[in-house]
Amino acid sequence: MNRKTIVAANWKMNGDLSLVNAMTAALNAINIRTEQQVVICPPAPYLGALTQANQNPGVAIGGQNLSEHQSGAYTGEVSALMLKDLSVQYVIVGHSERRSMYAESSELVASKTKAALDQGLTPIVCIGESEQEREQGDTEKVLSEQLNPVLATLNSNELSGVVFAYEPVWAIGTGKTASAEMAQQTHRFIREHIAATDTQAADNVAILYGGSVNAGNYQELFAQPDIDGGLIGGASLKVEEFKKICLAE
Ligand SMILES: O=C[C@H](O)COP(=O)(O)O
Repeated sequence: MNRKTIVAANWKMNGDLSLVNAMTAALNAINIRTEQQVVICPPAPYLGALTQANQNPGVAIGGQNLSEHQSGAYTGEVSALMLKDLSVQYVIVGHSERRSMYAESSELVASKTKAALDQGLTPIVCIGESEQEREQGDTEKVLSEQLNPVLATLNSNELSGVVFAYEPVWAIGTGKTASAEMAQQTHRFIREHIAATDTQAADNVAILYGGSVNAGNYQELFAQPDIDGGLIGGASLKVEEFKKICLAE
């Protein structure tokens, strides 16, 4: 199976219109290799401006979150239908910041994943253990518990269309990256866990690594057989650095 390398930018609650303009100006001017897909996930208010300014066919736009509901009295929420309406193609689901700060359970993450797929969006489903969980030897148990509701909710076809992002919480925004070997080992475990439910889907799904990825370490990480790209926070706000990663320079 030849999986594409996905370079996904998660701006989190950062950036402004001038970053939208600077990033699109830089990315519109480059060729993204066909085996690579770039995704930019800005804060929701900038999705429209970004989809309009983006002219690079190798660059897709993604949301950072969505509601599990389609429409209605859910103040502050954004639905898959609305993202679709703005030509958004991807959406991050269950980022660890949402799990920890907004109490999103793995069951809710599964519902949101299904809501995204139902509208033809590609969900980027985030999973990852805390430092304490890793130290206690609970990494695989935690990852399985986070994956299981998603695996139980989707059919094989739907599951094949999911992108997973493994983000060890202790590596997010800390400058502490998992070693390429440790990340590969965990990605292998994730793929095997998915394979226990669906071998075909396990082969198809992209599994991204996230946590302090930057222009200096991405090549070694992305070269691992089960790492299919990255979900990048801090380094995705720096135009020149992010461009380097997109160009695989
Ligand atoms: O979604 C992105 C991750 O949380 C990684 O963030 P970071 O690259 O700033 O560590």
